[in-house]
Parts: sequence; C-alpha cells; structure tokens
Amino acid sequence: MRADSWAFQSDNSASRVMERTGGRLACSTVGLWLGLLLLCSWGFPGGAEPRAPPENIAIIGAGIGGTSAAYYLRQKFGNDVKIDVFEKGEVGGRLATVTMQGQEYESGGSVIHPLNLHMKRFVKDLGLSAVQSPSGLVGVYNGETLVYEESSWFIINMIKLIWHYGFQSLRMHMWVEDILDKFMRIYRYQSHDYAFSSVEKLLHSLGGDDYLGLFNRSLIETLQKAGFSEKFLDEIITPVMRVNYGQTMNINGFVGAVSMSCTDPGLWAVKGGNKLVCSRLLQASKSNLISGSVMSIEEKTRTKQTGNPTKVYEAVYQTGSETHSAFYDIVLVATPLNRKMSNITFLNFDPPIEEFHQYYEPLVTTLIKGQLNSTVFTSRALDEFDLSTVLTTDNPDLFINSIGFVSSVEESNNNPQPKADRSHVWKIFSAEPLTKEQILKLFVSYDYAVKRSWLAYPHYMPPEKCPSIILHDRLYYLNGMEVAASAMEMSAVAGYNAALLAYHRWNGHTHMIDQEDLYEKLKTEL
Ligand SMILES: Cc1cc2nc3c(=O)[nH]c(=O)nc-3n(C[C@H](O)[C@H](O)[C@H](O)COP(=O)(O)OP(=O)(O)OC[C@H]3O[C@@H](n4cnc5c(N)ncnc54)[C@H](O)[C@@H]3O)c2cc1C
Ligand SMILES: CC(C)=CCC/C(C)=C/CC/C(C)=C/CSC[C@H](N)C(=O)O
Repeated sequence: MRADSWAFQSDNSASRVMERTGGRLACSTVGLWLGLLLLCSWGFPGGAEPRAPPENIAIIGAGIGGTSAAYYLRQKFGNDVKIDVFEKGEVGGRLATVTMQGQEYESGGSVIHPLNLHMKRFVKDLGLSAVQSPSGLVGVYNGETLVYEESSWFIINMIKLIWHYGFQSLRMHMWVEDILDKFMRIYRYQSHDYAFSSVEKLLHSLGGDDYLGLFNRSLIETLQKAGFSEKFLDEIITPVMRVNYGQTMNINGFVGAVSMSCTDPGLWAVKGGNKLVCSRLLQASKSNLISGSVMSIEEKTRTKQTGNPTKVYEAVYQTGSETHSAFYDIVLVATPLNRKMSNITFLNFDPPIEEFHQYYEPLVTTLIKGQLNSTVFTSRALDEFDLSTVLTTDNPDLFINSIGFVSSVEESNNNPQPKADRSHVWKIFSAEPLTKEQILKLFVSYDYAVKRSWLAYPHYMPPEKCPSIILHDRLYYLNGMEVAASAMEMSAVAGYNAALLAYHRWNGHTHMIDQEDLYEKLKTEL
C-alpha cells in the first residue's frame, strides 16, 4: 500500500490498513513519524489539499444493502458527514419476520451461508449472535411420489445418491465449491479498499472470462454442457432452484451456484431475526433514519457557506401526507429501481437516467401452525414421516414450490424431527397465495396461518446486462448486483462496494477503482 493511498483515509480505515500491514510499518511509531515527515516534505500528490468530506449523504432504502452502505460510508468519510437513510416501510426490507402466538419467524431472507463473511462480521461487531438453521431430512416430490428421500444415515445417503445419480452429486458439490472459492476473493479486494464501477467488472475480477460467462449463460446450458444428466437436473437441481429463487434452471449459472450453496452444511441465522443486523448497522453508523418515501431526485446548483456554487442532489420525499425536500452531495439508491418497488423519478438528467424495468418474481411465504397431511407426499403416516422439508420438481400441477418446518428466530434447531401433532410451524413458498382448500389439502388441521407476499427476486433471464452502479456523477445504485444473484451477502458486498466507490470518486482515487488482475496483485499482500 503506497503512503499516498492511505494518507487521506478516515482514522478508522487508516488504522485498519495499518493493522493489515502488520509489523512492517504500522506497529512502529517511528514508521508513522517517518511517514508523516515524508508527506510533509513531498506535499500531497498533485500539491492539492485532501478534499473535505461531503456534508450530506442520502441513502434510499434501509434493507441490508442500504444499512451496510451507511456503515461503510461512516468508516470511510468519518464523523463529520451527515448520513440520512430513507425508508418507506420497515427497517430490514426483505429481511422481515411475522409473529405467530408471540413467536417471530423469518418471512423473508432467512438463511446465511457459513462463508458469508460480511454477515458474519456484522453479527460479531454489532453484538448479535447466530443460531443454527434447521437442517433436517429433505425429500423431493414430483406431484405423484417422492422421487428422492434423504436418510438420517450418512452412509445410506451416499449409497442412495450414487445409486440414483452416480457421482453427479459429488461433481456438483465440487463445481459449487470452486465458484464459492473464487467468490471469496471479493473479501480480500474490499479489505484492501478496491472498488468496482460495474457488477460485470466485479465478477470478472473474481475469476476472469469464465466467471463472467457463468452470469451470461443459463444454469441449464452450463450444466448440460458439463454432462449432468436430465434426471439429476430435474430431480435435484430444479427443486433447489424452486425453493430458493422460485424459478427454473433458466436462471444464470452464478445465481444457480449461489442457490446450490444453500445445500451446504452450517447455514445459520441471526438470533432474534436477521433484520436486527440492519437496525444495528444504522445505529453503529450514526445515521438519521427518515421514515418516508423518496419520490424524486434532481441535480441542482447551490451556493454553500464557502460561497462556491456546488452541484448537489435534491431529494423530494413524502412522510405521511407531507412533502419535504433535502439536498445531498452524494446519493445511494439501495432498493430495486422499478415502479412497483421504489417508484423514484430522476428529473432532468442529461442524458436521462434510464428506467430499469427489472421484473421481480412474485412469491408468497405462508407460515402455518398445524398437523401436516403427510399422505399428500407418501403413503406413510406422519409418525413415520421423517422429512422436515419437501421440495418439488417443475410440475405445473403443483401449487407449492416447497414446504419445510421452521424454528422461531430465538430457537436453534440442529436436528428437527416432525411430530405427529399440531405443534410445528411450516413454511411454504408458492407463486400465488394459497387458497383455504389448498391449505386443507396439505394439513389435516391447523391453528394459524400467516402469509406475506413479496416481489422477491429478479426474474433471471440470461444473457442480461447489470444496471450501472454509477447512475450519475455522485449518484450510485446498489441493487444492480441482484441481477447477478440476490442474497443478503450480495447486498452487503454491493453496499461496501458503493461506499468505497463513492469515497474514491469523491477523492479522485482512480487507481482504487476497476484495477485489473487484482487477484495476482494482492496474492503477496497480507
Ligand atoms: C421470501 C424471501 C426469502 C429469501 N431468502 C433468503 C435467504 O434465505 N438468504 C439470503 O441470503 N437471501 C434471501 N433472500 C434475499 C434477500 O432477502 C435480499 O437479497 C436482500 O434482503 C435484499 O436487500 P436490499 O437491502 O438490497 O433490498 P431490500 O431489502 O428490498 O431493501 C430496500 C428497502 O428500500 C425501501 N424503499 C423502496 N423504495 C423506497 C423509496 N422510494 N423511499 C424510501 N425507501 C424505499 C424498501 O421499503 C426496502 O425496505 C430472500 C428474499 C425473499 C423475499
Ligand atoms: C452469496 C453467496 C456466496 C452465498 C449465499 C448463499 C445463500 C444463503 C443464498 C440464499 C438463497 C436464497 C434467496 C434462498 C431463499 S429460500 C431460503 C430457505 N430455503 C428458506 O426456507 O427460507
């Protein structure tokens, strides 16, 4: 790390960089003084004073993307900048819970992968704790019968898998592992403060043309080319895509791999609810939460106290029946840009900021406390039915994508066993709301049913282009990342990236943006 590249950073990140450089320079006070002396004698690069931080930053959306961006923006720009976070609904966005008989259950984003390091770090740094996600036995139903059923004996499972599908399950696991390994490179890039101006450049930096190719091609095309059989794709891969993204194997290969990684062991969630991460990030970033809906953004010229005319963005927003406006140096949009989800108008930009018509898949989460009618899936009675999740194949006659039993956000449940009574809460994913008749088909009887409808994930249709991260000079968009894959960790990566990008562009650190061959360059860095 060159002296000039960290000299301008806020106290926080400078000390982090120094921590990383370990014994070489940072530990020694002598080194620090030497560094300062050198800076004084060389002056700042270009002879210019470091630029003062922005006065005001707006973030639209208090989901995990917006709140993680607030957290990292505070780290980068320091304490003098005012950060306003606008939220028209609940803090957490698609991380949300529903309450049943006094217990809360995740109704949106629920599971976190053990290698999702940003989420892991948030939980640790924000004083939260993790609970293990239920990991019981899974079966696959094709509308007539269970075509695959896991066994509680590891060895039997292996034999079953090999008997049905040869070594394809193992090959699939290796394929996903390789993609995840490369994905982990982003943490190294971000810890060294590197940013990307487009999602495509970010993906390319992780594994070159092949990695970007995953995003540009459908999962089915990639897996067929790799020689996976129709039977394996229909009975194992499709059901996993249906439970996770409510879609078929026509999604892109990258999101397909992200989805497959949910079959890894060790999935977890935040005790008390995943949305707690968002409220804690807001608190830790000392942001002001404004409960209101942003309606428009327009660039304006204002004369600040310094007397200089400055370009700022005016955000017009509504709180209740009142309309207000405020001015910002930097704006981050942390919500999908489309009429149904955010309805933000960009006024008088030249060239105009394109409207994204990204279609988000409707999905319904229904939570039901009741006694499952196991005979829908098998001739066995519930007391002999040991599956905790039933996935489904792509059969148009089926009205659910999946059904599985869940624990409340307070419980850790490593080895759940369905009981032949009404005490379990089951989570069902379906494309449309379930009718009473459909619920009564699935349950012998039930006490409670609560549903939550979502526009859940982008409808994936490769090849497609990710929307720009830079919408205008100091106006950034985070949710283009979801076009690669939608997951909490992806939004956290997007939040960090947008914060770094905004910081570097504000300070003219062009060498920290879109660096090629980063993996090679950072190989020897600690
Ligand atoms: C049912 C379901 C299950 C899921 N399961 C998982 C899972 O198990 N694991 C996982 O990793 N991911 C999961 N996901 C995906 C994950 O939840 C999302 O990718 C992630 O939460 C998106 O976060 P975000 O901050 O980018 O967007 P959001 O959470 O959508 O946040 C955007 C926020 O902006 C607000 N907003 C919109 N417009 C405006 C406006 N004009 N003014 C002010 N505020 C505005 C919205 O109200 C919202 O709160 C799931 C999603 C769903 C729906
Ligand atoms: C970003 C990386 C590398 C990994 C993230 C893996 C992950 C946790 C993806 C989430 C996929 C997703 C949208 C799942 C939705 S359903 C989840 C669960 N089956 C449930 O029952 O709620």
